[in-house]
Order: sequence, then structure tokens, then C-alpha cells
Amino acid sequence: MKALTLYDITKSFETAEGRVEVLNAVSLGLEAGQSLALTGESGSGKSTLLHIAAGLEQPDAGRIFVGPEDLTAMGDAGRARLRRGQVGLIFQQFNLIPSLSVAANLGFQARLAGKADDGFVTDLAQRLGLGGLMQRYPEQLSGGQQQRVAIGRCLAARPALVLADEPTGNLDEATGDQVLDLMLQLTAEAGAALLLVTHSPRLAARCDARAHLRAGQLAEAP
Ligand SMILES: Nc1ncnc2c1ncn2[C@@H]1O[C@H](COP(=O)(O)OP(=O)(O)OP(=O)(O)O)[C@@H](O)[C@H]1O
Repeated sequence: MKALTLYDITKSFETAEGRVEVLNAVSLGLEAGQSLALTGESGSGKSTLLHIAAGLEQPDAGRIFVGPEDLTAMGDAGRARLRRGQVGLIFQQFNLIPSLSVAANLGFQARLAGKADDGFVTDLAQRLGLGGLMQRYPEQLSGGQQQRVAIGRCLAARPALVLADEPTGNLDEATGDQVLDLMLQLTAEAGAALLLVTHSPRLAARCDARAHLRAGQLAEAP
């Protein structure tokens, strides 16, 4: 089953210097349980593609399916509902809620998605090495610990599709590798598809498949 299908996505931006063509008829399919690394030079459109897949940004043309659901046929409310229920987002900035404990941050998204399950969150926290940190607040955690909370918060809501934009970009290499391994392991176990934007060929090599954005189109990774 396809978790994400993009058909002929085209996107340009109006800027002070004129029109910037970013994506030119990009198509991509991601199976449930599969991980795909998206690489490309800075400015090649990786984040734009990920935002379009999440329904956070609208393409100029093309269609987006998350599972069987057509994002392009939905309004803002429908896209927000689908994102809450099916899509997990992880960014380079951890975006934790500073006033909530680790435990409350971990359960936050699942509650929004109507899938609160304390047992599952506790188990996930153990797997992520956060079991002893549940009562702490984000500012009392290291970068790697904060990113593990962000990953746990995303996975606790059991998304079918995880979209991650440079999730280990703020971490040192060893911590980054560790965090990515956990992400790959946990998403594969959950049967979730993972689209990982990364600059690192080394991290990309750990995914099931790779795609490279160049001049607005997808190519084989170099
Ligand atoms: N809201 C916007 N308005 C105008 N131009 C934009 C906007 N968002 C992105 N762009 C431009 O679109 C292009 C692609 O940006 P994007 O952030 O998708 O690239 P990226 O591959 O993710 O880059 P990086 O690896 O540096 O994060 C860039 O030229 C950027 O300047």
C-alpha cells in the first residue's frame, strides 16, 4: 500500500528577484513501511517538497495522496485533520512545548489525534532511552534527548507517514546516527513510511531508497 504518492508536483515562488521555479513535475511514491532519503543541494527544494507532502504548502500543479486520501481535493480544515491523524512531522528544531514535561510532550500529539495510550507512550519512552526523564522539562535536556522526545511525540500518535526535515541536523554525528537508527527502527516496526530530508549521503545510505533533487526534478542519488 502506498503511504504517499506525489504526481507531477510543480511549484514556483515569486521573489523580489523574479520567479523561482523550484519543483518541475516531480513524482514520487512511498510504500508503507519504507524509508526514502531525499537529498539535494541547498535551495534545491527539499523542504518545499516535504511541506507540500504535509499539506502545509500548496503546489501550483500536481496531486498529493496520503494513503488513499487526495490532499489536493481538500480544504485547509481537511488537510489539518489528515495531518493530525496520519502525518508525523519532525524538524531540525525540536519544537517541544517548553511548559510541558517530557511525559506531557510525548503524549501531546497522540491526544490531539484522539489516540492517547499511556502504556504505548511509556513503552516508546523506554525504547527512546527517556524512561528516567519523564518529569523533566525540555530546557533540562540535551539536544539529542530533545530530539528523541520530538520523535517519540510524533510516533506516539501512530502516523502512517513520517516526514522528517534534517531531524539530526542539530546533533553531533554519533548522536545523530543513534537518533536516526531509532527512527528507522521504530517507523519500520510501526509500518509507517518515512521521508527523510538530509544533506548527509551517510545518513541517506541507511534508508531503503534514495532520491536526489536537482534542477527541479528527481534523479538517482549521486
Ligand atoms: N516562501 C518562499 N518564498 C520565496 N522563495 C522561497 C520560499 N520558500 C522557499 N523559497 C525558495 O525556494 C527554493 C527551495 O527552497 P527549499 O527551502 O525548499 O530548499 P532546500 O533544498 O530545503 O534547502 P536547504 O537544504 O538549504 O534547507 C530556494 O531557492 C528558496 O529560496
